[in-house]
Order: sequence, then structure tokens, then C-alpha cells
Amino acid sequence: MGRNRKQKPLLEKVVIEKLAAEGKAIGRVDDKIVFVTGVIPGDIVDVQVNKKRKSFMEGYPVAFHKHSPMKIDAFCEHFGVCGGCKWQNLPYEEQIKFKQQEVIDNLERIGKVELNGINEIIASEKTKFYRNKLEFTFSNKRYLTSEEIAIGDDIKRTPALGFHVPKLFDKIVDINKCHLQPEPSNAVRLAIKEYAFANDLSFFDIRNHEGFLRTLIIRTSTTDDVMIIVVFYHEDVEKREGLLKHLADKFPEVTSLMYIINEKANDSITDQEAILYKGVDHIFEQMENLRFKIGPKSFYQTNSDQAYNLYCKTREFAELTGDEVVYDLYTGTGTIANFVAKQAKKVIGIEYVPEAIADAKVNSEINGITNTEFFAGDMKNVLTKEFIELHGQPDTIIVDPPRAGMHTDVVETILHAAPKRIVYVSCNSATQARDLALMDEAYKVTKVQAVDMFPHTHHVENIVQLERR
Ligand SMILES: C[S@@+](CC[C@H](N)C(=O)[O-])C[C@H]1O[C@@H](n2cnc3c(N)ncnc32)[C@H](O)[C@@H]1O
Repeated sequence: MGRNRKQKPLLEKVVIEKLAAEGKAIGRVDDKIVFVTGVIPGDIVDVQVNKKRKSFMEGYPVAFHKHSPMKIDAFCEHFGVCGGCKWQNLPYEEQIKFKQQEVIDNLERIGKVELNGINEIIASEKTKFYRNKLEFTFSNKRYLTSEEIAIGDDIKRTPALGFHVPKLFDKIVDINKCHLQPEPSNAVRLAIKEYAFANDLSFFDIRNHEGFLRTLIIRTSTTDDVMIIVVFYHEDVEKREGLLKHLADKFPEVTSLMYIINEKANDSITDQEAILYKGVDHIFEQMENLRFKIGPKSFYQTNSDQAYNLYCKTREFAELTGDEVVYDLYTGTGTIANFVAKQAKKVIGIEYVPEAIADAKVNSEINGITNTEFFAGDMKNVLTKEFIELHGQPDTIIVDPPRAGMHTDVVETILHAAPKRIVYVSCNSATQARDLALMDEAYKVTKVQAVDMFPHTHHVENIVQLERR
């Protein structure tokens, strides 16, 4: 064990044994667990420790003595620098095996769930170009890769349009080709960069709050609609018009070309006005015979094909006959609520974000669905005993909370409502398992289905069916 300047140890020849949660992997030194980023089982590496606790350490590899026999070549030129697609060097079959095992481990260890087998994970047919939305950042602080440092000074002065480097908030990796979103995503991004360089449009400086171009959001859809939103730090009519006209001329297929002037300190656009430059202010997604209208700020699951598989399984687990009152909690833009509405007597959707609720209502309307009702507000305040008395006892409750899972008050109200069946959709099986443990006395887990929405990342979605005991 060596020592570095900060007195954090350098661990030599650590054998990486298995993958762990949050995309890390586990090695062991003197019976102490070491969580390592950027490695896969079978690697033997020197690890620079950056966190040391009584029972574990965390670190990153500084030298590889042996690569895992499982290792494959990454397909992306930005692998290892960019924060996305971290598991590209692990075969996809191994990725999904691990995701399935993680779900089982969390349900058994945290949730103390007795599993009588679980369905095989639904893998993503597309493992590249599966996302329908990407957000890129403009920055005058380019992250320099070792190859770029070797090129010399010219490139060091070049701004970047791409993704944040993990843990370096002001550094952006300049992306040449991203394998996450179908075209025209790459073409649009590269065209904007080229135009900006040729016409002297400055890129944002996040430390000093100066510069013109700030972020770029591109949305594509299963209906081949394309939305581009360029976010500027301040208004400059001539420069803005110049760029947007160039985009409109070069990409006539774009359905919706919009811009935002965001003069705030942070990048969030939820409270900013999106202004239409060309086309319409929305795009459409299609699922079975339903169309979903998506505005510039609307949430929609980012892997459309797998979202369809997720919703089909959710509907299957709900086992609706047409007579049920269904609650869809954390409904977002009401996608699940509308997706199951035809098989239910009535569906009630509840969601925090008022704009999402407005979208949910529009989505019912444009699809001729008349048996849904939507309510905006914090779940623990909206879903009360009085609400249930007023709107009807649920026969089935579907929940799809954020990563943190459900507030204990919400769990309590669900237990009080005592529906026959609960379908719990989650993007974090650890918090899902914690919530299941709270419901264990009254509900037993009857079906489990993991769904992989995000190949080459550690994220996994999981659906659990619960029946009242
Ligand atoms: C994982 S998303 C589910 C979206 C939706 N089911 C779908 O598939 O499109 C979780 C949703 O919960 C909402 N949310 C988060 N915290 C909430 C809270 N305390 N009360 C109500 N909704 C909340 C978020 O705004 C988000 O739309």
C-alpha cells in the first residue's frame, strides 16, 4: 500500500470481483471492501483511494495490470471521458445479467421479499441510438483529453459543445459523435458548432456568467418529429436570428425550432419561456393507437421503445377488467394513466408538476379518453383519506415515484386505501425494496419484472406486482 500527497492510499493490484450498485465495482484489500469506478469484474488494477471510511474505501484505477477476460472494445471515441455509457466495455448480455441480479439482491436483502422466481429482464433491442432526448452544454472550458493535450495550443482555446465531465462542473467534453440519439442529433449539434465558430458566437462561461450560447436540447420521436431548443444566455437579435435561420434552412425536416433566453444563474428551463421560431411548439410520440403531445418542457420516458415495453408489462400486472377505479400516482404527463384507461372504469392521476398535469389532460383529450382525472400537487398532501373518500376507493394503485421512492405518509395512505392490487414501477430497486418492506404485512409480492431502459449504464427499471394478503 503506497501513499500519495493527500495521504489517501494507493492500493496495488486490486482484483475486481463483481459489479456493485451505482455503476461501481468491488475489490477487496485486507478484507476491506473497495468500491472502484471505471472497472469491470476480472480487471486487476492499482486504485487511488479518494474516500476512506471504517468499513470501506472508494477510488479509481490509475493503472491496469490485467484487463478482464470479459472486456470488449468500447464503440465510442469519447468512452472513459464522457459521463455516459460507462459500461460499453462490458458485453450487453453481462450488463443485463448484473441488472437482473441487482434487482433480486435489493428485493431480498433490503425488502426481505421472498421471491419465487422473477421474470427474465426485458433487454433493450436497441443498444445504441435509443434515446429520444439529449441536452448538450456549450462551454468555453473544454475538457482536454490526453490526445487533445498532445495536439497543442490551438485546440486548448477551442470551446466545447457536449457533455459534462463527471465531478468537474465547469468542464465539457466536446462531442464529435454520440451514439445515444438517432440523427439528425449529431448533425444538428455539429452544424451549430460550425456556425458558431464561423460567426463568432461565444460559448457560455459558467464561472463568470458570460457568453451567448448556453445549452442545446434535441428531441426526436417515434413519429420522426424533431424538436430543437437553443438556450441563449442573453438576447442578441441579430446573432440569434442568424443561427436559427441557418438551422431552419439546413434542417427543413425539423418540426419544432424553439429558443429560450435564460439569464439566470442555473441551467434549469422549467421556469423559462420557450419561444417558437419555426414550426409548432410540440412534437408527437405514438404508442399503440395513442398519441402523446410533447411540449419543450414535458417529461417523456427517454427510451420510447422500452417505455412501451414497460407500460405493457405495467398494464399486464394491473390485470384490469374494465370495472376498476385505478390511481396512477406520480403520473408525470399521464402516460401510464392514459395507456391503461381503456381497461378501467376510471383513472386518477396525481403528479407534482402542474405543467405535466396540463399535458396529461391534453393527452387524454386528443386521444378521446374521457375517464381520466388529473390532480397536481405534492403526493403526500394530495393523496389523503379525504381525497380518497371524495374520488373513490381505488381497486388498483399504480405508482412510479422518482429515485427516492415514496414518502412514508404516502405509503401509509396507500395502506389505508387498501387496494386489491398495487403495481410498483421504479427506477431504483433499492428504495422500491425499502417501500415494499413497509407494505409487507398487508401485501405480498406476486410478480417481478426488470426492464432495461438504458443500455451501457447501470440504471435499471423494475416493476413489482403486489396482491393484498
Ligand atoms: C419516474 S417519473 C414517472 C413518470 C410517469 N409515470 C411516466 O412514465 O412518464 C416520477 C414523477 O414523479 C413526480 N414527482 C416527484 N416527486 C413528487 C411528489 N412529491 N409528489 C408528486 N409527484 C412527484 C415527478 O415530477 C415525475 O413526473
